[in-house]
Amino acid sequence: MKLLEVRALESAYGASQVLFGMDFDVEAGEVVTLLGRNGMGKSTTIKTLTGLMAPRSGAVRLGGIDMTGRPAHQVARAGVGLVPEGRRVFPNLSVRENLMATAANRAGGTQPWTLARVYAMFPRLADRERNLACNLSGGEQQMLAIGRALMTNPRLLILDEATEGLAPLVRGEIWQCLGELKASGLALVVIDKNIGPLLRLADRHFIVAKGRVEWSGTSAQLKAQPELLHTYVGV
Ligand SMILES: Nc1ncnc2c1ncn2[C@@H]1O[C@H](COP(=O)(O)OP(=O)(O)OP(=O)(O)O)[C@@H](O)[C@H]1O
Repeated sequence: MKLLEVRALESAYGASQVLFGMDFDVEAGEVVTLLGRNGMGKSTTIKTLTGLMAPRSGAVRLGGIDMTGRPAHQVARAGVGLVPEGRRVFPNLSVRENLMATAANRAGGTQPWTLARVYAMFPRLADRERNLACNLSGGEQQMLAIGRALMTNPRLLILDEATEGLAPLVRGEIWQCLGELKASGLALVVIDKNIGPLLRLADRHFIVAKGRVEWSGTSAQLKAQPELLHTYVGV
């Protein structure tokens, strides 16, 4: 059974339709990417499947259970963690308070995320535990956004532009963390502009153009067809 299935999803902002039949899926423990130029509908896909936006039609299933159109808190409780574009940490809460705000021990989790586990993954957050989130660097805020999503004990973690605007060294730390999460068996959906790390990390890729998937395949298949990246991603 697939962990996530997105089928024929259509979404619109008022009269302006953006998704025209998005189809993709994620297996348990798998890392997939959504690739594509700006404005093609990647973030809208994420907003729709996480319940931040209502779909016009189509279906979203998590572990075989229909989640189509469910509100965000229900999707989160069902095991989807989101690291949204722009981080969106709570600026006036401390690092610790941000992490505790989303802590939810889902029943059945074998190794639940705890403050100690998040701090082991991001030692800088431990050092800054009592600092307000608004006083953290961009990289630290990103780590906090990831830690906050992990505290919900997700089965699937979605990261929308998690390395955007970060210095190369910090970006490297984020990629390393995503590699560790994959090794731990967590499934990931990653949207990012850095193709090299995505090709190394991900199992499969979905190229999105004008609100639908134009191509899907493995990293090896994508590497063998550089013209796809040139045409659809602009690299
Ligand atoms: N809140 C909104 N209201 C109206 N239109 C929107 C809104 N958000 C996005 N759009 C439009 O929807 C289309 C798809 O945007 P979306 O953010 O999903 O693209 P994307 O592939 O994630 O690209 P980006 O990397 O730029 O975020 C774009 O044409 C965008 O202008």
